[in-house]
Amino acid sequence: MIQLHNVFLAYQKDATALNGINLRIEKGEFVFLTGPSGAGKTTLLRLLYGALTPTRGQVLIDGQNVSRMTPSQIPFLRRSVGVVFQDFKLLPNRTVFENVSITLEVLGWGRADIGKKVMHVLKQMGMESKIAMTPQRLSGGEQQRVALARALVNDPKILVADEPTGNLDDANKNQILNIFKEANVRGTTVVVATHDRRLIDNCHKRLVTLSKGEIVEQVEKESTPGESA
Ligand SMILES: Nc1ncnc2c1ncn2[C@@H]1O[C@H](COP(=O)(O)OP(=O)(O)OP(=O)(O)O)[C@@H](O)[C@H]1O
Repeated sequence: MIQLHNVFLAYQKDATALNGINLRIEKGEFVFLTGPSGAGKTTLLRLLYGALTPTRGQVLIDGQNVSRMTPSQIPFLRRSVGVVFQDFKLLPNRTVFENVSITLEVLGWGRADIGKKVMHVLKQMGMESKIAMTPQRLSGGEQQRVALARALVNDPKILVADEPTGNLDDANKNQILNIFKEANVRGTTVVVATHDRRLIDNCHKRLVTLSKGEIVEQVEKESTPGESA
């Protein structure tokens, strides 16, 4: 579970990016964060994977206060949170396989287990025929699927995505969205920051709107016929 209690974040004095955020995201939820440019979406996401600590207030991940984590505890947090960015952040000189396997190498997995797990996840993403390619030979949608494979390969408890469909066409957007939904059905808590109204409207998930560092609106998940999660 993710809890933010009265969280303030100032990058500089007199430049407050988050202004008293209270938010609770249950285990297994799927939440969209939206709001105008500069509203604080990226800042809020960065708090969830320990890239920032709040200036004031508390961020708790499974009851653990992120601000009180020692430097040696932060890697444990990062293990349980997979992160996806709009610009993919893939390693340009590594193959698709290597870009994904790196997550498990860092965690100390053995070679055989890495091979099996990476292939399994790349197959799920429909990328098994491209394992030996480097990212520049892939389309934007394919690069994003590799970035998602990298984020999901160790079955993180939480998946955080910042404008993950920003540069993609509709077909690729749907593919990425389905991968999020499948991860969510498998139990991963998903938090996606996006401006993409179509993505939000097609999904019927909980929607949190930020403006000027504050939560200004929350719409609970709508249930749709035939949808179980
Ligand atoms: N590294 C930084 N140093 C100083 N100010 C920053 C920094 N990063 C963000 N800000 C400021 O914090 C505020 C919130 O930025 P943030 O990137 O979280 O917004 P956002 O909602 O993600 O915007 P966008 O939709 O454009 O990505 C903005 O006013 C921004 O200028």
